Amino acid sequence: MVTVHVHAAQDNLPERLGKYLLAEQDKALSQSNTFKVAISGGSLVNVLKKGLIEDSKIAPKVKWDQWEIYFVDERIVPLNHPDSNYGAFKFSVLDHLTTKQPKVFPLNESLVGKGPEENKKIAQEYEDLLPKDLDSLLLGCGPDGHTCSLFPDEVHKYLIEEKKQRVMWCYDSPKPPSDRITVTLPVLAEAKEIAFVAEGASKQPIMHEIFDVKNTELPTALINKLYGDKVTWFVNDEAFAKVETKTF
Ligand SMILES: O=C(O)[C@H](O)[C@@H](O)[C@H](O)[C@H](O)COP(=O)(O)O
Repeated sequence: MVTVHVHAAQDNLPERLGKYLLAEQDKALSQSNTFKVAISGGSLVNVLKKGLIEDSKIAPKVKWDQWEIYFVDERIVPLNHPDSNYGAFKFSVLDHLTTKQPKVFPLNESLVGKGPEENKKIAQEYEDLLPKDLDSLLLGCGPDGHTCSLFPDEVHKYLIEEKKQRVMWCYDSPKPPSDRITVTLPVLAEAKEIAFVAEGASKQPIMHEIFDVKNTELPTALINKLYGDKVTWFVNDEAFAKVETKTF
């Protein structure tokens, strides 16, 4: 059973996500010294900035020095490249932290731009450092129903069908840039909690496909079906305007 929080315009989706993350942080830190979270790129980093940096009630409660931050997917570009998810997160969140800093795990930049064998090595190295007990995954949802760099087209079926490798090279991505690494379903299966964030009118058609049609050709709908008991969606009413279903 998927949990969905629909936010009206005047609601504060970033605040709701921030409170959710504080609860996940406190749950993790009641059992260990670290809160291990893997994040997406895209608009998510702006929501994290609003919810964890700019929200004056939440910001002081974030124990950043006990966070370990990984990426569920990353573009195979230099870390200071405008397309880098690490770079976007650094600009939106890390650069605003003055005292406590989290441990952040970018890809191995020294192998970027060296060709297919090195791209596979980047993926393998990331798989080797990625914990098998992530506390939380924070995922986006593309207008085509992709998440991470798991795309719904025939060409990229090799990624969603992978059962062993936990991080793979995604080539010819339909969403530029072309070369990325991405976690696969085994990582979603291992994770304790999964949260999606989707906002805006551009997501209306795909929200209908995911929640009404339940089209499991879409990686996002498939994740709802496979792992729904640990999936929470944070959406705004603009994105959810075409969804008729009331139970998920
Ligand atoms: O590296 C990436 O491109 C992202 O990880 C990607 O999976 C993103 O989460 C979705 O494309 C949604 O992006 P928006 O929220 O910006 O629409």
